[in-house]
Amino acid sequence: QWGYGKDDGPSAWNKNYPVADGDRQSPIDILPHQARHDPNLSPIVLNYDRCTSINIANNGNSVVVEFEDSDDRSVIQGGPLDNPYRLKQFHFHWGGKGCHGSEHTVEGNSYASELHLVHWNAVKFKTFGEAASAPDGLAVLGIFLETGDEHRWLHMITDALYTVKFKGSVTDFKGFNPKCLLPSSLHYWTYLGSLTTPPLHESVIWIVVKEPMIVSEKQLGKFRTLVFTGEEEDERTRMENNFRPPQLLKGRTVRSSN
Ligand SMILES: O=C(Nc1cc(S(=O)(=O)[N+](=O)[O-])cc([N+](=O)[O-])c1O)Nc1c(F)c(F)c(F)c(F)c1F
Ligand SMILES: [Zn+2]
Repeated sequence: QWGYGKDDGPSAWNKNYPVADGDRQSPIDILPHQARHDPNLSPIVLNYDRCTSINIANNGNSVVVEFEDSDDRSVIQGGPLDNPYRLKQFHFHWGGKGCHGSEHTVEGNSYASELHLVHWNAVKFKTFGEAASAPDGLAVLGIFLETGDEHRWLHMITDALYTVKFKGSVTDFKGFNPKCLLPSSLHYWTYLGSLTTPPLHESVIWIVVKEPMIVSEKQLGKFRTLVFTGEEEDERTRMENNFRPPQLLKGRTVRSSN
């Protein structure tokens, strides 16, 4: 199986997932001055008010919060999207102590971490799996995390992390609305890309928010108390640096909302 280590990490993924060398891979390095400002790009609209979080889990790659997605109760729409896309889950990517762990970078600069809210096009596709392998099947909202003051709501996630320390652990996590994590401005860059973990499907319309959310070093440190390994395994590999480095743009255009 794949991972983030020396032998099973991003540089080895193309062995089992040849699309890793494809023409619309993610993440990318974003160059704001080369992004095309598109006045036709409308604002992103998030209708998460009736969202239903189900659980929080350690899937061996990240910590994931899953949502009930059997109807359109929590959707993202507007911006580059032709349809509403249903929220399925969110997860994070982060670095090690003192080194950064975002996936997208901006002019070569990486942030401490990156939050991904994964949505799927339930208008065109019957299941998430079907959407996840279609060119316009997924929409992932990416939010950078920068260290500074404590984030007033992130403790709701970090306080639960001890319950999902090991790969394969899942605990109830109801009533959490991720809207509380978003920065004040939702100005964004958008481009066509892929999942950033295997199977690396080229099915993602990326919407990367320009303004980072600010979290404390202490809050971020709690993510590093998770481990990649299962409770029964003897070695405990700290879960950190679970990010893929930027991939070639291969002629793609990045558009910018105002
Ligand atoms: O559901 C998925 N979620 C997901 C995406 C990313 S992502 O970084 O690639 N992303 O898109 O944000 C990272 C993590 N994570 O836990 O780190 C995830 O759990 N991935 C996924 C999958 F696992 C499959 F087996 C599959 F067939 C498929 F179509 C998928 F789309
Ligand atoms: Zn991700």
